[in-house]
Parts: sequence; structure tokens; C-alpha cells
Amino acid sequence: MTVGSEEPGAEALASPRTIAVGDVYDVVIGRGVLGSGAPGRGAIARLVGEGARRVLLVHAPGVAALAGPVRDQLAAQGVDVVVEQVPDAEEAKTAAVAERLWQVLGEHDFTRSDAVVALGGGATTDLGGFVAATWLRGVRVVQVPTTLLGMVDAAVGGKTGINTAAGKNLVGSFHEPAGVLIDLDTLRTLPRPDLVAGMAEVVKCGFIADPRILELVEADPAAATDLEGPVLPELVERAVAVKAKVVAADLKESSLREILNYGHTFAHAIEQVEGYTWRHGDAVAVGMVYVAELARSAGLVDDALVARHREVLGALGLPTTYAPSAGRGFDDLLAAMRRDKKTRGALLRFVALDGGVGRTTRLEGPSEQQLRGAYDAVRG
Ligand SMILES: NC(=O)c1ccc[n+]([C@@H]2O[C@H](COP(=O)([O-])OP(=O)(O)OC[C@H]3O[C@@H](n4cnc5c(N)ncnc54)[C@H](O)[C@@H]3O)[C@@H](O)[C@H]2O)c1
Ligand SMILES: O=C(O)C(=O)C[C@@H](O)[C@H](O)[C@H](O)COP(=O)(O)O
Ligand SMILES: [Zn+2]
Repeated sequence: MTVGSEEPGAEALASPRTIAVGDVYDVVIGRGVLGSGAPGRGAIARLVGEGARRVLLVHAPGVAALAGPVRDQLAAQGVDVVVEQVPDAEEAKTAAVAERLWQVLGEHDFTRSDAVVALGGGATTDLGGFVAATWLRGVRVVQVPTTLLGMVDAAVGGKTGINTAAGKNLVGSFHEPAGVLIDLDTLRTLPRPDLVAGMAEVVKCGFIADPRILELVEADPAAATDLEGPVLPELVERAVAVKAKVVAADLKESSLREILNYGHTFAHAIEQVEGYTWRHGDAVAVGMVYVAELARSAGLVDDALVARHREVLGALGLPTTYAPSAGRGFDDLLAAMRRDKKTRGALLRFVALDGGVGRTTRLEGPSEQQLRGAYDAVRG
């Protein structure tokens, strides 16, 4: 399965760019788009819909300073804004936090014409999207990602959800946003480790669909994470284009969409086994090396392609090995992988490359020896 993309120009984002997700909604990518205030009601106000009297603005602690201007923009259009800061990172993706937000929606009489705006990283957009998906069986959500990972992946595509004691993202819903607003300027305050972690999902899009992403990173890894240069915007645009094309073709993950889960079977296992102390993007980086090793053992890819995974991820400063904490090991990871959403019955299913970049396949039912061999190969 190969997914191509339009050729984004080197002058990317001198003015905002729009990527359509099918004919359902747009992803706007630019600098300063949050503050620019489009004509009329302003960008966010237009997306929450003319009928919205109330908006629940859910934001991560790291972007509290951005919540005020967003609230003011909406309030200036006569919208009653309820602002809720949620716990940081994965602490936000719990049933308890969702419950609290449902309570707030109830207390403020939110109706089906009202909306949720989620401002933050992927954890916040997953939670905000889930609450919007479930309140009154679905109200509008506008996604405003402020991490690289949120921009290129989490805010686009309509996967929303929370974690449970049994594992990562096990409760959720497909709920497409009314729109996604990406303001690259918001990345200025993002801690560098979070910026780098987001590159894992960009690289993922390179391996599964867009080789130019890999070439850009390999040519100048430092430029890839330089907020002022032209490479990062091009990478964002390319990754969003890959995601938009895939989800437009297969929103509910009946087949093609599984390619976006490249590296995630092992990644989610690491996150759960390590009690969510690992960044998602860091875990995805190791997970891609893991599945590349698995694919090699199945005869699907050669040594050079496995090495390319380690090189491109390592050049960005992403981890390519994993040392389990004391008392944890392969059996815990295997148990977590069995609860992956791609599993069917007793059959573990992985997204793997088949012969080269952009050629994906399903690797089904690997032996325990293969699973353990790949684990040994990534163990730090
Ligand atoms: N729904 C999807 O399709 C999808 C796709 C990929 C990942 N995800 C989910 O996304 C989550 C990871 O997202 P993430 O990497 O964005 O992590 P995150 O949401 O935990 O954010 C990382 C950190 O950055 C802070 N932050 C956010 N924006 C900031 C800014 N501009 N300045 C300063 N600090 C800021 C946050 O408060 C947090 O501490 C995981 O839960 C993952 O499962 C979902
Ligand atoms: O959008 C998708 O589909 C993805 O798989 C993107 C992933 O990067 C993302 O982490 C997603 O949340 C994983 O989904 P899950 O279904 O494995 O929980
Ligand atoms: Zn992911």
C-alpha cells in the first residue's frame, strides 16, 4: 500500500496552507494562524459553528498562556466560553478526567449546537475529542494542536480516546473534527524533547508512504527540528498530507488506516508497561525498530532497511533501544501487545514494510521466538 502526496514547495508556509481531509474538513497550517483572526468571526469561531452559544475550551497546562487569547477570540464573537485546564500528558486520558468534563458540560447546559475546542498536545486532543464524541452522542470539536506530534498526527483523523488499566487508548471513538488549526508558532514554547518525540510520527509517515520525508531528515537532521527554517514546515505538511489521504480513504480503520499504526504495537506496550513514563513518540521510535527487526526475521526487509531505521531516528536524537525497568520484561510486553487493537483472537498482527519504503504489509502471527528475537535486538 503506497500513499503519495502533493509536492509541498520549499517556500512552504509563507502563507497558510490548507490540506483537505476528503470533503469532510480542512487542516490549516501556518504561522500565527491562531492570532490572525480571519474575516468575520475569526478562524476558531467559524469552525465551532454559527449555532454555537457555548464552547468548552479544554487545554493542557503547558499552553495555559494560549488559552486566554483563544477564549477572547471566541468571546468577542458572543460565544460563552468555559475554560478547563486538564492534567498534563497521559494523566489527562482517564475516565475520571472525562467524567469531570461531562459534568462541566452538564452544569453549563451544553446542547448539540455547542462545541468543544481542544488546545494542546495529542493527549489533550484525544481527550477533548473523546468528550465531544460522547457528549449527547456527539458535538463539534475543533482541534488546535500545539505539539509537533499533535499537529502531524493526533489532531488529524478523528481517532479519540482515553486509556484504561488494561492498556493504551482502549476506550474511544472515531469522531472527526470540524477543523484542525495548526499554528507552528506555538511550537516555540514546546520543550525540545517533546519536539523531537513528534518527529517519530513524521518519520513513520516517511517509512510507510513518503520517502521524501526520510531524504529531508537524512540530508540535514538539525534542520528538521529548526523552528525557523523551511524544512520543518515542509515535513509537517508532508506528514499531514499522508495522514489526511489515509484517513479520508479509511476513517474507521477497516484496512488501509492500519498503516498509521506502524511501530505502535510494541510502542503502546512500552508505554503501558512503563506506566506512561515514556513519551509516545519515543516509544514509537523504538517500536519502528522493533517491527523492522521482526520484518527482517520474516524475510520481508534486508539489513540495510533495518539499519536505515536506526540511523534516521538516531540522527534526530530519538531512542532506538529500550531497557525495561526492574521487574519488567518480555512477558509483560507480550501481554500488552496481545491487547493491541489490531489483534484478532489469538493472532498478533503488525504493520510491517515489505521490501522497501512505502510498501506496507501485515505481518501476522509471528512466532514467540521471532517476537523475542526482535525484543533482544532492541534491548538497551
Ligand atoms: N488520535 C490519534 O490519532 C493520535 C495520534 C498520535 C498520538 N496520539 C496520542 O497523542 C499523545 C501524545 O501526544 P504529544 O506527544 O503531543 O504529548 P502530550 O499531549 O502529552 O504533550 C506533551 C507535553 O507538551 C506540553 N505542551 C503541549 N503543547 C505545548 C506548547 N506549545 N508549549 C509548551 N508545552 C506544551 C504538554 O502539556 C505535555 O507536557 C498520546 O496519548 C498518543 O496516544 C493520538
Ligand atoms: O491515526 C491512526 O490510525 C494511528 O494509528 C495514529 C497513531 O500514531 C496514534 O498513536 C493512534 O492513537 C494509535 O491508535 P490505536 O488505535 O493504536 O490506539
Ligand atoms: Zn502514534
